[in-house]
Amino acid sequence: MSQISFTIDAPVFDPSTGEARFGYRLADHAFVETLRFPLENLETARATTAAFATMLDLTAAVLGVSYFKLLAPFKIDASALALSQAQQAFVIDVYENGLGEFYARNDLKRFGRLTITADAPREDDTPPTLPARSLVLIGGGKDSLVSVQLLESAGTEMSLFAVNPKGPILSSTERSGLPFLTVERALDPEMIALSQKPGYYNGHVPSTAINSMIAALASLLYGYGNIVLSNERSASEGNVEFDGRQANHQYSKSIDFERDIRDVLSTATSGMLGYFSLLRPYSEARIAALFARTNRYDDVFSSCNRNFRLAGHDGPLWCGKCPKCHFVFLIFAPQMERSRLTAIFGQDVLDNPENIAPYRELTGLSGHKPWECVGEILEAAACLWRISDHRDWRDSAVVKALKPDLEAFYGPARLQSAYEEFMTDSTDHLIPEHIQNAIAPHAH
Ligand SMILES: CC(=O)N[C@H]1[C@@H](OP(=O)(O)OP(=O)(O)OC[C@H]2O[C@@H](n3ccc(=O)[nH]c3=O)[C@H](O)[C@@H]2O)O[C@H](CO)[C@@H](O)[C@@H]1O[C@H](C)C(=O)N[C@@H](C)C(=O)N[C@@H](CCC(=O)O)C(=O)O
Ligand SMILES: Nc1ncnc2c1ncn2[C@@H]1O[C@H](COP(=O)(O)OP(=O)(O)OP(=O)(O)O)[C@@H](O)[C@H]1O
Repeated sequence: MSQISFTIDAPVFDPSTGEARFGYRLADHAFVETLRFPLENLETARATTAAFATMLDLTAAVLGVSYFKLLAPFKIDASALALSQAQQAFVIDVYENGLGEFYARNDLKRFGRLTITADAPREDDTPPTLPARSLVLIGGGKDSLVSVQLLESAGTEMSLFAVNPKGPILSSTERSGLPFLTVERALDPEMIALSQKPGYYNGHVPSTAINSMIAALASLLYGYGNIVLSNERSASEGNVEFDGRQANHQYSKSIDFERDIRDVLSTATSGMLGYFSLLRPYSEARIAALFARTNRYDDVFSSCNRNFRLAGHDGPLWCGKCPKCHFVFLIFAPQMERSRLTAIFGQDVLDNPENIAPYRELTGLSGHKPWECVGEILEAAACLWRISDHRDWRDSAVVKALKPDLEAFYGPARLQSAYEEFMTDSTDHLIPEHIQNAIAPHAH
Protein backbone atom coordinates (compact mmCIF):
# COMPACT_ATOMS: atom_id res chain seq x y z
CA MET A 1 0.00 0.00 0.00
CA SER A 2 2.76 2.47 0.89
CA GLN A 3 4.14 2.11 -2.69
CA ILE A 4 0.86 3.09 -4.34
CA SER A 5 0.60 6.69 -5.40
CA PHE A 6 -2.47 8.64 -6.38
CA THR A 7 -1.80 10.82 -9.42
CA ILE A 8 -3.85 13.85 -10.43
CA ASP A 9 -3.51 14.71 -14.13
CA ALA A 10 -3.59 18.25 -15.55
CA PRO A 11 -7.27 19.19 -15.96
CA VAL A 12 -8.57 20.45 -19.30
CA PHE A 13 -11.37 22.93 -19.99
CA ASP A 14 -12.86 23.44 -23.47
CA PRO A 15 -14.78 26.75 -23.58
CA SER A 16 -16.38 25.82 -26.91
CA THR A 17 -18.25 22.89 -25.32
CA GLY A 18 -18.25 24.02 -21.66
CA GLU A 19 -16.72 20.66 -20.68
CA ALA A 20 -14.02 20.28 -18.03
CA ARG A 21 -12.20 16.92 -17.79
CA PHE A 22 -10.35 15.72 -14.71
CA GLY A 23 -8.08 12.67 -14.97
CA TYR A 24 -6.78 10.51 -12.11
CA ARG A 25 -4.59 7.44 -11.81
CA LEU A 26 -4.50 5.00 -8.92
CA ALA A 27 -2.47 1.76 -9.10
CA ASP A 28 -3.42 0.30 -12.54
CA HIS A 29 -6.64 2.29 -12.84
CA ALA A 30 -7.31 5.48 -14.77
CA PHE A 31 -10.44 7.58 -14.19
CA VAL A 32 -12.03 10.62 -15.80
CA GLU A 33 -14.60 12.87 -14.15
CA THR A 34 -16.37 15.54 -16.20
CA LEU A 35 -18.20 18.78 -15.50
CA ARG A 36 -20.41 20.40 -18.10
CA PHE A 37 -20.98 24.15 -17.75
CA PRO A 38 -23.84 25.74 -19.74
CA LEU A 39 -22.72 27.70 -22.82
CA GLU A 40 -25.31 30.44 -22.29
CA ASN A 41 -23.58 33.56 -20.86
CA LEU A 42 -20.20 31.75 -20.73
CA GLU A 43 -17.57 34.34 -21.68
CA THR A 44 -14.68 32.46 -23.31
CA ALA A 45 -12.11 35.11 -22.33
CA ARG A 46 -12.83 34.45 -18.65
CA ALA A 47 -11.42 30.94 -19.07
CA THR A 48 -8.01 32.22 -20.18
CA THR A 49 -6.90 33.90 -16.93
CA ALA A 50 -4.26 32.52 -14.55
CA ALA A 51 -6.93 32.64 -11.83
CA PHE A 52 -9.14 30.25 -13.81
CA ALA A 53 -6.23 27.87 -14.50
CA THR A 54 -5.36 27.79 -10.79
CA MET A 55 -9.01 27.27 -9.86
CA LEU A 56 -9.18 24.37 -12.31
CA ASP A 57 -6.09 22.82 -10.68
CA LEU A 58 -7.56 23.22 -7.20
CA THR A 59 -10.83 21.71 -8.39
CA ALA A 60 -8.98 18.74 -9.88
CA ALA A 61 -7.32 18.17 -6.53
CA VAL A 62 -10.56 18.40 -4.52
CA LEU A 63 -12.66 16.24 -6.91
CA GLY A 64 -9.90 13.62 -6.65
CA VAL A 65 -11.06 12.47 -3.19
CA SER A 66 -13.68 10.17 -4.73
CA TYR A 67 -10.98 8.17 -6.58
CA PHE A 68 -8.24 8.42 -3.96
CA LYS A 69 -10.50 6.83 -1.34
CA LEU A 70 -10.64 3.50 -3.24
CA LEU A 71 -7.17 2.61 -1.89
CA ALA A 72 -6.35 5.63 0.30
CA PRO A 73 -2.59 5.63 -0.33
CA PHE A 74 -0.24 7.99 1.52
CA LYS A 75 1.17 9.87 -1.48
CA ILE A 76 -0.65 12.39 -3.67
CA ASP A 77 1.23 13.14 -6.87
CA ALA A 78 -0.08 16.51 -8.05
CA SER A 79 3.03 17.45 -10.02
CA ALA A 80 0.83 18.26 -13.04
CA LEU A 81 -0.85 21.01 -10.95
CA ALA A 82 0.60 24.44 -10.15
CA LEU A 83 -0.06 24.95 -6.45
CA SER A 84 1.44 27.24 -3.82
CA GLN A 85 2.38 25.89 -0.37
CA ALA A 86 -0.88 27.30 1.05
CA GLN A 87 -2.88 25.65 -1.72
CA GLN A 88 -1.12 22.33 -1.09
CA ALA A 89 -1.92 22.63 2.62
CA PHE A 90 -5.57 23.22 1.70
CA VAL A 91 -5.60 20.09 -0.47
CA ILE A 92 -4.06 18.02 2.32
CA ASP A 93 -6.73 19.33 4.71
CA VAL A 94 -9.47 18.18 2.30
CA TYR A 95 -7.84 14.72 2.02
CA GLU A 96 -7.24 14.39 5.78
CA ASN A 97 -10.15 16.12 7.56
CA GLY A 98 -12.62 16.15 4.66
CA LEU A 99 -12.29 12.36 4.51
CA GLY A 100 -12.31 12.10 8.33
CA GLU A 101 -15.53 10.06 8.50
CA PHE A 102 -14.25 7.75 5.75
CA TYR A 103 -11.05 7.02 7.72
CA ALA A 104 -12.89 6.59 11.04
CA ARG A 105 -15.42 4.14 9.59
CA ASN A 106 -12.77 2.16 7.70
CA ASP A 107 -10.34 2.32 10.63
CA LEU A 108 -7.60 3.93 8.52
CA LYS A 109 -5.02 6.23 10.07
CA ARG A 110 -4.01 8.94 7.61
CA PHE A 111 -4.19 12.10 9.70
CA GLY A 112 -0.82 13.94 9.51
CA ARG A 113 0.60 11.20 7.29
CA LEU A 114 -0.33 12.28 3.73
CA THR A 115 2.21 13.92 1.42
CA ILE A 116 1.67 15.92 -1.75
CA THR A 117 4.01 16.98 -4.55
CA ALA A 118 3.01 19.79 -6.90
CA ASP A 119 4.51 22.13 -9.49
CA ALA A 120 5.45 25.75 -8.64
CA PRO A 121 2.50 28.17 -8.59
CA ARG A 122 1.69 30.40 -11.58
CA GLU A 123 2.76 34.02 -11.73
CA ASP A 124 -0.09 36.42 -10.96
CA ASP A 125 -1.64 38.19 -13.94
CA THR A 126 -4.51 40.67 -14.26
CA PRO A 127 -7.14 39.88 -11.60
CA PRO A 128 -10.49 38.62 -12.93
CA THR A 129 -13.33 41.15 -12.98
CA LEU A 130 -16.19 39.77 -10.92
CA PRO A 131 -19.38 41.81 -10.44
CA ALA A 132 -20.65 42.20 -6.86
CA ARG A 133 -23.45 39.70 -7.27
CA SER A 134 -23.89 36.46 -5.40
CA LEU A 135 -24.01 32.82 -6.42
CA VAL A 136 -26.14 31.08 -3.79
CA LEU A 137 -25.72 27.32 -3.47
CA ILE A 138 -29.00 25.43 -3.21
CA GLY A 139 -29.39 22.02 -1.60
CA GLY A 140 -33.19 21.81 -1.70
CA GLY A 141 -33.45 21.90 2.10
CA LYS A 142 -34.48 24.49 4.69
CA ASP A 143 -31.03 26.05 5.10
CA SER A 144 -30.39 27.42 1.64
CA LEU A 145 -34.02 28.55 1.36
CA VAL A 146 -33.63 30.61 4.54
CA SER A 147 -30.54 32.24 2.96
CA VAL A 148 -32.48 32.96 -0.23
CA GLN A 149 -35.26 34.63 1.73
CA LEU A 150 -32.87 36.73 3.83
CA LEU A 151 -30.95 37.86 0.75
CA GLU A 152 -34.19 38.62 -1.10
CA SER A 153 -35.42 40.77 1.80
CA ALA A 154 -32.12 42.65 1.72
CA GLY A 155 -32.44 43.25 -2.04
CA THR A 156 -29.26 41.32 -2.95
CA GLU A 157 -28.61 40.55 -6.63
CA MET A 158 -28.17 36.78 -6.88
CA SER A 159 -28.47 33.62 -8.91
CA LEU A 160 -29.09 30.21 -7.40
CA PHE A 161 -26.60 27.44 -8.16
CA ALA A 162 -26.64 23.65 -8.01
CA VAL A 163 -24.60 20.70 -9.20
CA ASN A 164 -26.72 17.90 -10.69
CA PRO A 165 -29.99 19.39 -9.41
CA LYS A 166 -32.86 17.02 -8.78
CA GLY A 167 -36.13 16.67 -6.82
CA PRO A 168 -36.43 19.37 -4.13
CA ILE A 169 -33.61 21.46 -5.63
CA LEU A 170 -35.56 21.79 -8.87
CA SER A 171 -38.94 22.35 -7.23
CA SER A 172 -37.72 24.93 -4.73
CA THR A 173 -35.65 26.93 -7.22
CA GLU A 174 -38.66 26.98 -9.54
CA ARG A 175 -40.83 28.24 -6.68
CA SER A 176 -38.28 31.00 -5.92
CA GLY A 177 -38.54 32.39 -9.44
CA LEU A 178 -34.87 33.42 -9.26
CA PRO A 179 -32.22 32.87 -11.99
CA PHE A 180 -30.74 29.38 -11.68
CA LEU A 181 -27.33 28.19 -12.88
CA THR A 182 -26.57 24.47 -12.97
CA VAL A 183 -23.56 22.27 -13.72
CA GLU A 184 -23.72 18.62 -14.78
CA ARG A 185 -21.19 16.43 -12.99
CA ALA A 186 -20.39 12.87 -14.07
CA LEU A 187 -18.28 10.67 -11.83
CA ASP A 188 -16.36 7.88 -13.53
CA PRO A 189 -18.66 4.81 -13.31
CA GLU A 190 -15.60 2.56 -12.94
CA MET A 191 -14.95 4.19 -9.53
CA ILE A 192 -18.50 3.38 -8.34
CA ALA A 193 -18.14 -0.21 -9.59
CA LEU A 194 -14.75 -0.72 -7.90
CA SER A 195 -16.03 0.69 -4.60
CA GLN A 196 -18.37 -2.33 -4.39
CA LYS A 197 -15.56 -4.87 -4.92
CA PRO A 198 -13.46 -6.58 -2.25
CA GLY A 199 -10.07 -4.94 -1.75
CA TYR A 200 -11.37 -1.40 -2.28
CA TYR A 201 -12.61 1.07 0.29
CA ASN A 202 -15.85 3.04 0.11
CA GLY A 203 -17.30 5.82 2.19
CA HIS A 204 -18.16 9.44 2.69
CA VAL A 205 -16.62 12.33 0.75
CA PRO A 206 -16.74 16.08 1.57
CA SER A 207 -19.52 17.04 -0.81
CA THR A 208 -19.62 20.71 0.21
CA ALA A 209 -15.93 21.15 -0.66
CA ILE A 210 -16.64 19.53 -4.04
CA ASN A 211 -19.71 21.67 -4.79
CA SER A 212 -17.89 24.79 -3.59
CA MET A 213 -14.98 24.30 -6.00
CA ILE A 214 -17.41 23.76 -8.87
CA ALA A 215 -19.19 26.97 -7.79
CA ALA A 216 -15.82 28.78 -7.79
CA LEU A 217 -15.23 27.76 -11.41
CA ALA A 218 -18.75 28.93 -12.28
CA SER A 219 -18.17 32.27 -10.50
CA LEU A 220 -15.13 32.91 -12.68
CA LEU A 221 -16.81 31.80 -15.91
CA TYR A 222 -20.07 33.72 -15.48
CA GLY A 223 -18.95 36.59 -13.26
CA TYR A 224 -20.02 36.38 -9.59
CA GLY A 225 -18.03 38.07 -6.81
CA ASN A 226 -19.51 36.09 -3.90
CA ILE A 227 -20.24 32.45 -3.25
CA VAL A 228 -22.89 32.08 -0.53
CA LEU A 229 -23.22 28.89 1.50
CA SER A 230 -25.87 28.05 4.07
CA ASN A 231 -23.82 26.17 6.63
CA GLU A 232 -25.08 26.45 10.18
CA ARG A 233 -23.10 26.90 13.38
CA SER A 234 -23.59 23.29 14.50
CA ALA A 235 -21.87 21.89 11.38
CA SER A 236 -18.58 22.59 13.17
CA GLU A 237 -19.31 19.90 15.81
CA GLY A 238 -17.58 16.55 15.18
CA ASN A 239 -19.01 13.04 15.50
CA VAL A 240 -16.31 10.92 17.16
CA GLU A 241 -12.74 11.17 18.33
CA PHE A 242 -10.55 9.14 15.94
CA ASP A 243 -6.82 9.19 15.16
CA GLY A 244 -6.21 12.09 17.55
CA ARG A 245 -8.87 14.55 16.32
CA GLN A 246 -12.62 14.92 15.86
CA ALA A 247 -13.89 13.19 12.71
CA ASN A 248 -16.77 15.29 11.40
CA HIS A 249 -19.30 14.05 8.81
CA GLN A 250 -19.90 17.70 7.91
CA TYR A 251 -16.26 18.81 7.95
CA SER A 252 -16.47 20.85 4.75
CA LYS A 253 -19.44 22.70 6.24
CA SER A 254 -17.43 23.70 9.35
CA ILE A 255 -16.16 27.21 10.05
CA ASP A 256 -12.54 25.98 10.01
CA PHE A 257 -13.00 24.77 6.46
CA GLU A 258 -14.90 27.93 5.52
CA ARG A 259 -11.95 30.05 6.67
CA ASP A 260 -9.48 27.91 4.69
CA ILE A 261 -11.41 27.82 1.44
CA ARG A 262 -12.27 31.53 1.70
CA ASP A 263 -8.55 32.34 1.92
CA VAL A 264 -7.60 29.98 -0.89
CA LEU A 265 -10.29 31.31 -3.26
CA SER A 266 -9.47 34.90 -2.39
CA THR A 267 -5.73 34.47 -2.98
CA ALA A 268 -6.27 32.62 -6.27
CA THR A 269 -8.38 35.53 -7.57
CA SER A 270 -6.33 38.45 -6.15
CA GLY A 271 -9.09 39.08 -3.61
CA MET A 272 -11.93 39.25 -6.16
CA LEU A 273 -13.92 36.16 -5.10
CA GLY A 274 -15.62 36.05 -1.69
CA TYR A 275 -16.93 32.91 0.05
CA PHE A 276 -19.01 32.79 3.23
CA SER A 277 -21.87 31.04 4.92
CA LEU A 278 -24.82 33.34 5.57
CA LEU A 279 -26.21 31.03 8.28
CA ARG A 280 -23.06 30.60 10.36
CA PRO A 281 -24.40 32.73 13.26
CA TYR A 282 -27.41 30.43 13.62
CA SER A 283 -28.10 27.06 15.20
CA GLU A 284 -30.35 24.60 13.37
CA ALA A 285 -33.11 25.42 15.86
CA ARG A 286 -32.87 29.12 14.97
CA ILE A 287 -32.84 28.33 11.23
CA ALA A 288 -36.00 26.29 11.74
CA ALA A 289 -37.63 29.35 13.36
CA LEU A 290 -36.61 31.53 10.39
CA PHE A 291 -37.90 28.95 7.91
CA ALA A 292 -41.23 28.62 9.73
CA ARG A 293 -42.09 32.32 9.23
CA THR A 294 -43.52 31.55 5.77
CA ASN A 295 -45.07 28.45 4.22
CA ARG A 296 -43.94 29.43 0.70
CA TYR A 297 -41.70 26.36 0.26
CA ASP A 298 -43.59 23.85 2.46
CA ASP A 299 -44.66 21.53 -0.35
CA VAL A 300 -41.47 21.66 -2.44
CA PHE A 301 -38.46 21.50 -0.10
CA SER A 302 -36.81 18.53 1.57
CA SER A 303 -33.80 18.07 3.82
CA CYS A 304 -33.89 14.25 3.50
CA ASN A 305 -30.63 13.18 1.81
CA ARG A 306 -32.25 10.15 0.18
CA ASN A 307 -33.36 12.58 -2.54
CA PHE A 308 -29.78 13.16 -3.60
CA ARG A 309 -28.41 9.72 -4.42
CA LEU A 310 -26.60 9.61 -7.77
CA ALA A 311 -29.01 6.95 -9.04
CA GLY A 312 -32.04 9.08 -8.14
CA HIS A 313 -34.90 8.48 -5.74
CA ASP A 314 -38.54 7.79 -6.42
CA GLY A 315 -39.81 7.75 -2.83
CA PRO A 316 -41.56 10.53 -0.92
CA LEU A 317 -39.85 13.93 -0.31
CA TRP A 318 -39.26 12.94 3.35
CA CYS A 319 -38.52 9.28 4.20
CA GLY A 320 -39.28 9.88 7.90
CA LYS A 321 -36.78 7.11 8.83
CA CYS A 322 -33.30 8.64 8.54
CA PRO A 323 -31.51 10.68 11.24
CA LYS A 324 -31.87 13.83 9.16
CA CYS A 325 -35.68 13.46 8.93
CA HIS A 326 -35.80 12.76 12.67
CA PHE A 327 -33.68 15.79 13.49
CA VAL A 328 -35.44 18.23 11.17
CA PHE A 329 -38.92 17.17 12.34
CA LEU A 330 -37.78 17.71 15.94
CA ILE A 331 -36.35 21.22 15.44
CA PHE A 332 -39.45 22.32 13.53
CA ALA A 333 -41.78 21.04 16.28
CA PRO A 334 -41.28 24.03 18.64
CA GLN A 335 -41.90 26.37 15.67
CA MET A 336 -44.87 24.90 13.78
CA GLU A 337 -48.38 23.69 14.44
CA ARG A 338 -48.54 19.89 14.44
CA SER A 339 -50.95 19.97 11.47
CA ARG A 340 -48.49 21.96 9.31
CA LEU A 341 -45.49 19.81 10.25
CA THR A 342 -47.23 16.49 9.67
CA ALA A 343 -48.50 17.78 6.33
CA ILE A 344 -44.91 18.61 5.28
CA PHE A 345 -43.57 15.18 6.31
CA GLY A 346 -46.68 13.12 5.44
CA GLN A 347 -46.48 11.51 8.90
CA ASP A 348 -45.95 12.30 12.58
CA VAL A 349 -42.34 11.23 13.08
CA LEU A 350 -42.44 11.89 16.84
CA ASP A 351 -45.50 9.69 17.34
CA ASN A 352 -43.89 6.53 15.95
CA PRO A 353 -42.62 4.16 18.70
CA GLU A 354 -40.03 2.76 16.24
CA ASN A 355 -38.32 6.14 16.42
CA ILE A 356 -37.70 6.09 20.18
CA ALA A 357 -34.29 4.41 19.84
CA PRO A 358 -32.99 6.74 17.10
CA TYR A 359 -34.12 9.78 19.07
CA ARG A 360 -32.25 8.44 22.11
CA GLU A 361 -29.10 8.54 19.99
CA LEU A 362 -29.87 11.96 18.53
CA THR A 363 -30.36 13.47 22.00
CA GLY A 364 -27.21 11.94 23.50
CA LEU A 365 -28.90 9.32 25.68
CA SER A 366 -27.09 6.50 23.82
CA GLY A 367 -24.45 5.86 21.13
CA HIS A 368 -22.75 8.77 19.34
CA LYS A 369 -23.93 11.57 17.05
CA PRO A 370 -25.15 9.89 13.82
CA TRP A 371 -22.97 10.20 10.69
CA GLU A 372 -25.46 12.59 9.12
CA CYS A 373 -26.13 16.27 8.67
CA VAL A 374 -27.76 16.77 12.05
CA GLY A 375 -27.32 19.59 14.58
CA GLU A 376 -25.76 19.34 17.99
CA ILE A 377 -26.71 16.60 20.45
CA LEU A 378 -27.60 19.13 23.16
CA GLU A 379 -29.66 21.10 20.64
CA ALA A 380 -31.77 18.03 19.87
CA ALA A 381 -32.17 17.31 23.58
CA ALA A 382 -33.18 20.92 24.30
CA CYS A 383 -35.75 20.96 21.46
CA LEU A 384 -37.30 17.68 22.61
CA TRP A 385 -37.54 18.91 26.17
CA ARG A 386 -38.93 22.25 24.95
CA ILE A 387 -41.99 20.58 23.40
CA SER A 388 -42.53 18.07 26.19
CA ASP A 389 -45.33 20.09 27.80
CA HIS A 390 -46.83 21.42 24.58
CA ARG A 391 -50.37 20.20 23.90
CA ASP A 392 -49.47 19.23 20.30
CA TRP A 393 -46.56 17.00 21.27
CA ARG A 394 -46.66 15.93 24.93
CA ASP A 395 -48.60 12.72 24.23
CA SER A 396 -46.56 11.58 21.25
CA ALA A 397 -44.68 8.29 21.68
CA VAL A 398 -41.13 9.64 21.50
CA VAL A 399 -41.70 12.68 23.71
CA LYS A 400 -43.48 10.66 26.39
CA ALA A 401 -40.76 8.02 26.41
CA LEU A 402 -37.75 10.35 26.50
CA LYS A 403 -38.82 13.28 28.67
CA PRO A 404 -38.02 11.60 32.03
CA ASP A 405 -34.67 10.29 30.75
CA LEU A 406 -33.68 13.69 29.38
CA GLU A 407 -34.53 15.40 32.66
CA ALA A 408 -32.57 12.79 34.62
CA PHE A 409 -29.55 12.97 32.30
CA TYR A 410 -29.27 16.73 31.67
CA GLY A 411 -31.54 18.35 34.26
CA PRO A 412 -34.37 20.78 33.32
CA ALA A 413 -32.31 23.91 34.04
CA ARG A 414 -29.57 22.90 31.61
CA LEU A 415 -32.09 22.01 28.91
CA GLN A 416 -33.87 25.35 29.34
CA SER A 417 -30.68 27.41 29.19
CA ALA A 418 -29.37 25.34 26.27
CA TYR A 419 -32.51 26.10 24.27
CA GLU A 420 -32.10 29.82 24.92
CA GLU A 421 -28.45 29.63 23.94
CA PHE A 422 -29.28 27.84 20.68
CA MET A 423 -31.75 30.63 19.86
CA THR A 424 -29.04 33.26 20.43
CA ASP A 425 -26.91 34.24 17.44
CA SER A 426 -23.17 33.74 17.39
CA THR A 427 -20.74 36.44 16.29
CA ASP A 428 -18.26 33.82 15.04
CA HIS A 429 -18.89 34.12 11.30
CA LEU A 430 -17.21 35.34 8.11
CA ILE A 431 -20.10 37.29 6.58
CA PRO A 432 -18.98 40.61 5.04
CA GLU A 433 -20.16 43.49 7.21
CA HIS A 434 -22.30 45.18 4.56
CA ILE A 435 -24.23 41.95 3.91
CA GLN A 436 -24.62 41.24 7.61
CA ASN A 437 -25.99 44.77 8.13
CA ALA A 438 -28.37 44.41 5.18
CA ILE A 439 -29.92 41.15 6.41
CA ALA A 440 -29.95 42.01 10.15
CA PRO A 441 -33.37 43.76 10.14
CA HIS A 442 -34.92 40.71 8.41
CA ALA A 443 -33.45 38.00 10.64
CA HIS A 444 -35.83 38.22 13.58
C1 LIG B 1 -27.06 11.13 -1.03
C2 LIG B 1 -26.15 10.67 0.05
O1 LIG B 1 -26.35 11.05 1.20
N1 LIG B 1 -25.17 9.88 -0.29
C3 LIG B 1 -24.19 9.37 0.67
C4 LIG B 1 -24.31 7.86 0.70
O2 LIG B 1 -24.12 7.38 -0.62
P1 LIG B 1 -25.06 6.32 -1.35
O3 LIG B 1 -24.24 5.14 -1.66
O4 LIG B 1 -26.28 6.08 -0.53
O5 LIG B 1 -25.51 7.05 -2.69
P2 LIG B 1 -24.73 8.05 -3.67
O6 LIG B 1 -24.66 9.44 -3.07
O7 LIG B 1 -25.43 7.94 -4.92
O8 LIG B 1 -23.25 7.54 -3.81
C5 LIG B 1 -22.90 6.37 -4.53
C6 LIG B 1 -21.43 6.10 -4.36
O9 LIG B 1 -20.67 7.17 -4.97
C7 LIG B 1 -19.73 7.67 -4.06
N2 LIG B 1 -19.57 9.12 -4.33
C8 LIG B 1 -20.68 9.92 -4.40
C9 LIG B 1 -20.50 11.27 -4.65
C10 LIG B 1 -19.22 11.78 -4.80
O10 LIG B 1 -19.00 12.99 -4.97
N3 LIG B 1 -18.16 10.92 -4.70
C11 LIG B 1 -18.31 9.59 -4.47
O11 LIG B 1 -17.31 8.86 -4.39
C12 LIG B 1 -20.29 7.39 -2.68
O12 LIG B 1 -19.28 7.31 -1.71
C13 LIG B 1 -20.98 6.05 -2.90
O13 LIG B 1 -20.03 5.03 -2.80
O14 LIG B 1 -23.29 7.31 1.49
C14 LIG B 1 -21.96 7.64 1.01
C15 LIG B 1 -20.97 6.91 1.90
O15 LIG B 1 -21.07 7.32 3.21
C16 LIG B 1 -21.77 9.16 1.07
O16 LIG B 1 -20.48 9.51 0.59
C17 LIG B 1 -22.83 9.80 0.19
O17 LIG B 1 -22.75 11.21 0.34
C18 LIG B 1 -22.77 11.96 -0.90
C19 LIG B 1 -21.33 12.17 -1.35
C20 LIG B 1 -23.41 13.28 -0.65
O18 LIG B 1 -23.55 14.08 -1.58
N4 LIG B 1 -23.80 13.55 0.57
C21 LIG B 1 -24.34 14.81 1.02
C22 LIG B 1 -25.85 14.80 1.00
C23 LIG B 1 -23.84 15.01 2.45
O19 LIG B 1 -23.62 14.06 3.16
N5 LIG B 1 -23.60 16.23 2.85
C24 LIG B 1 -23.09 16.48 4.16
C25 LIG B 1 -21.99 17.49 4.12
C26 LIG B 1 -20.68 16.81 3.98
C27 LIG B 1 -19.58 17.79 3.82
O20 LIG B 1 -18.52 17.68 4.50
O21 LIG B 1 -19.71 18.69 3.02
C28 LIG B 1 -24.20 16.99 5.02
O22 LIG B 1 -25.13 17.60 4.49
O23 LIG B 1 -24.08 16.78 6.21
N1 LIG C 1 -26.37 19.72 -5.34
C1 LIG C 1 -25.88 20.83 -4.77
N2 LIG C 1 -25.31 21.78 -5.54
C2 LIG C 1 -24.78 22.89 -4.99
N3 LIG C 1 -24.79 23.14 -3.67
C3 LIG C 1 -25.35 22.24 -2.87
C4 LIG C 1 -25.91 21.03 -3.36
N4 LIG C 1 -26.38 20.31 -2.31
C5 LIG C 1 -26.12 21.05 -1.21
N5 LIG C 1 -25.52 22.20 -1.54
C6 LIG C 1 -25.10 23.26 -0.62
O1 LIG C 1 -24.22 22.71 0.34
C7 LIG C 1 -24.46 23.30 1.61
C8 LIG C 1 -24.81 22.21 2.60
O2 LIG C 1 -26.01 21.54 2.18
P1 LIG C 1 -27.20 21.21 3.17
O3 LIG C 1 -27.83 19.94 2.72
O4 LIG C 1 -26.78 21.33 4.58
O5 LIG C 1 -28.19 22.46 2.93
P2 LIG C 1 -29.71 22.55 2.59
O6 LIG C 1 -30.09 21.51 1.60
O7 LIG C 1 -29.95 23.95 2.19
O8 LIG C 1 -30.44 22.35 3.98
P3 LIG C 1 -30.75 21.06 4.84
O9 LIG C 1 -29.62 20.95 5.84
O10 LIG C 1 -32.04 21.35 5.46
O11 LIG C 1 -30.78 19.90 3.90
C9 LIG C 1 -25.56 24.33 1.44
O12 LIG C 1 -25.00 25.59 1.27
C10 LIG C 1 -26.25 23.87 0.18
O13 LIG C 1 -26.82 24.96 -0.50
